[in-house]
Amino acid sequence: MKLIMNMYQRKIEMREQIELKRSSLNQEERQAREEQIVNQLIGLCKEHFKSSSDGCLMTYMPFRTEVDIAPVMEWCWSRGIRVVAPRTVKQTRQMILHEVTSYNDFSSGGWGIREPITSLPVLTDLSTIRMILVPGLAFDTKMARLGYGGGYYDRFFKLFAEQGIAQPLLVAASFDLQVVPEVPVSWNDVNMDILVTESLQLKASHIQ
Ligand SMILES: Nc1nc2c(c(=O)[nH]1)N(C=O)[C@@H](CNc1ccc(C(=O)N[C@@H](CCC(=O)O)C(=O)O)cc1)CN2
Ligand SMILES: Nc1ncnc2c1ncn2[C@@H]1O[C@H](COP(=O)(O)OP(=O)(O)OP(=O)(O)O)[C@@H](O)[C@H]1O
Repeated sequence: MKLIMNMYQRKIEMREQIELKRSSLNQEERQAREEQIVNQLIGLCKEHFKSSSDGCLMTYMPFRTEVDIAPVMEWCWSRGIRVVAPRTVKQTRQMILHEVTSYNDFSSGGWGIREPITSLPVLTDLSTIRMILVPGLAFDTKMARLGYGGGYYDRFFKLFAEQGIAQPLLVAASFDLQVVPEVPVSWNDVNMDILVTESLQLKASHIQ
């Protein structure tokens, strides 16, 4: 009998496979790869944050075995580039952005993800975001992304069009082993503009 999995099941299965693969990297392998990825991300920041009027970087604190991209936020802080990070609201599946200026601005929230503390200033004007570092489990060369299944980021990306604002540059960082032939995509999934791994930097065709 031919088994045809639906989209939902295919996403769950791929999440499990990739999470398992990603956690098989040893410390040494991880560090070398992370350094290559972080260097490329800093290169992109240099390109896109040339002056203080270039807006802010939206990023996140890594959890589980995600690529550790936190050094990018440290680099931004050292250059006076503003950084915002999301706090998730489970009831509405929204993300609230807070400006963060040091690691002390984070505390462990749901799923153990370090999120900004609630007393920090909230960013409401989304037009000031120049670039978003987007977390993800799996990616393909068409720039499709598979997340953890909360739909937080896909919902968040929709806000730009709703508010008549141009979407910032969406940049994802992942290990090579997270790049798959084809990510199962549904109507709500938003593609990335740039995908950075330890061995490649892919740009969507609309990016020069
Ligand atoms: N570092 C980081 N921060 C992030 C994300 C991310 O992918 N990485 N998210 C990206 O969106 C949001 C958090 N999304 C998450 C969604 C689900 C699970 C999770 O553990 N889910 C369970 C299954 C739960 C269920 O079925 O209801 C699991 O995987 O075991 C974790 C995070 C916001 N912050
Ligand atoms: N823009 C949206 N409006 C309403 N529901 C949405 C939207 N985007 C995603 N969803 C819903 O959220 C759920 C999770 O979506 P999906 O599996 O694509 O998440 P994901 O991309 O893996 O997660 P995330 O974006 O949090 O990393 C699905 O039920 C989906 O229908």
